[in-house]
Amino acid sequence: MVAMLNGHPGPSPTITGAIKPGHERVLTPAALDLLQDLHRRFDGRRRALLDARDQRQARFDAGELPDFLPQTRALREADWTVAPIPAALADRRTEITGPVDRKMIINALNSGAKVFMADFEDSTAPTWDNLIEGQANLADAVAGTISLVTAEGKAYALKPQTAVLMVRPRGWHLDEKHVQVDGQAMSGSLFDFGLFAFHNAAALHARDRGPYFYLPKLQSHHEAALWEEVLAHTEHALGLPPGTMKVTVLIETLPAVFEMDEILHALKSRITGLNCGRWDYIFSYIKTFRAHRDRILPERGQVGMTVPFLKAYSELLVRTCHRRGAFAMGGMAAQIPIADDPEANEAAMARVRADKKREAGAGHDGTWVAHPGLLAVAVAEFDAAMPGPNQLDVRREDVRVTRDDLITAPAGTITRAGFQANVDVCVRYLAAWLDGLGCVPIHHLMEDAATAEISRAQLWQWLHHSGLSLEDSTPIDFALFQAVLTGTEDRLPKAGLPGQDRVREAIAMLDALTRARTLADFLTVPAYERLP
Ligand SMILES: CC(=O)SCCNC(=O)CCNC(=O)[C@H](O)C(C)(C)COP(=O)(O)OP(=O)(O)OC[C@H]1O[C@@H](n2cnc3c(N)ncnc32)[C@H](O)[C@@H]1OP(=O)(O)O
Ligand SMILES: O=CC(=O)O
Ligand SMILES: [Mg+2]
Repeated sequence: MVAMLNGHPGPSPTITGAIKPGHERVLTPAALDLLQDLHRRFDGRRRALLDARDQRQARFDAGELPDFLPQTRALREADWTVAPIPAALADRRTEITGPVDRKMIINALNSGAKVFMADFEDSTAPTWDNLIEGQANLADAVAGTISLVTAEGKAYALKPQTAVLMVRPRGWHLDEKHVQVDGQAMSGSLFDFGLFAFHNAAALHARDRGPYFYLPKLQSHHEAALWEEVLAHTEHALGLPPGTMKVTVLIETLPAVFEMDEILHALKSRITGLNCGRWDYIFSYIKTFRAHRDRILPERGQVGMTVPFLKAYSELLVRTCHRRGAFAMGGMAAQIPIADDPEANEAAMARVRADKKREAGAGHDGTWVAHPGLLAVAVAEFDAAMPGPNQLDVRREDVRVTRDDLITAPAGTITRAGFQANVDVCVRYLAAWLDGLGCVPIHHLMEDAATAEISRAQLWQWLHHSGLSLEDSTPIDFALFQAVLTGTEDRLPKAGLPGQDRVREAIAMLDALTRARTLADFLTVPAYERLP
């Protein structure tokens, strides 16, 4: 069904997604007015910033290395702080994240975590239904009325005490093809942000909470400045006092780590912290250096947060944030509970424990968990290291990080198992994503659009630099790739996989993405063309 929602002055956005019962309460004429306004004001700038990303990447491909910006040195050296952090966000020691389906939202809000980040980005496949139902679910959550009875008869409702809600809209690179303004697809970021703000700002503000957002995948402070304009304009349009909407920015691209002060400054009236989005960060490192033979990373399993370039990133983030009065949030350990194997489960929990201990000891003010079963481990480590609500007073002035510390590749190897795991993860994740699931367990790890991108980008990079070989001396070439890819279907379970029917399509997509002469910026962009 194709629907046009009208009833307000001027031509409306064109909606090409099916309008199912319940969708009208999200896509109201006034909400569409706001979306149209946001698109007309800000989409040109968004597209120009995306072009600027391409131009910068072309310079990296030609041999330039990312570095701190000479033109903003004075800003980095000056003393200034961000606006005070609101009481509702004073203690963020544990933040649970997850996609925006109804059960997940209720479970996350009830989990005992201080914050729930409802995610339209890495863990959501942006089907039209996922997005619109996600917005309806979040509006019910804000209203306190969200509930669910499953087909099996299990009932879910909110507890009296719930986590503080934050929302992560999609990144600047993604379009929302089902909504067109003036014949152009609108930005996924503006769509997710605009709808959530429109429906929930007043209710949240009445409770002394603004709409709070996590902003993903920024590559420069100019992109932060665009968000600032969007937020300030939307506050004005919705009648909110300036600074009501708070944000935390993920530092999850290599170029952004060189602009952390600048990003904090661009949003300084509303930013409450930066977060170490380690998975996209590793992906971005590979992408930034896709043409640099001397910066090829070892296989994914060897690139943990204790390797020097990632340690430098997280410690510089703590130092930078605390100097400015902003929180330095830790990131996501990928392990999840393993229900049917106690020994493997204990090993997974030990890895999460070590990761959280490292973060708390480094001065982070809180951390992320992907699953409620990991909360106790994270809380224990942060409680032990952080008796107060945060560690803003841990200034980490001992941290000295240079450009080279941030860009030097660690030593390591590529094993046959690591090569094959990358292929399997890509195929299984893509199949699930095409089927509408943006986060799935694979090999007992959480896989989402950030983790799967590491696997995809590694395969491309290893295959497009000649002369690399596996640890057992097998040359890494397209013959090896073909053999491993061809064997994928035989290796995968024959039933019960999320997206089982899309496995062949996923294999074909991975084949094309890996053989392409240029590393595609994001696998979700071509994959989105295949979503209904
Ligand atoms: C790199 C990044 O961007 S990280 C941020 C993005 N990624 C995420 O947010 C990860 C979110 N996590 C998830 O989606 C899930 O935990 C998965 C897919 C990894 C595993 O999910 P499942 O296999 O369903 O886990 P499992 O069966 O153990 O779930 C047990 C219960 O915990 C709940 N649960 C699992 N993860 C979450 C979560 N993140 N939030 C709330 N509840 C959760 C399930 O809903 C289930 O509830 P039920 O007992 O009422 O049915
Ligand atoms: O969004 C988080 C990440 O690690 O990527
Ligand atoms: Mg990410």
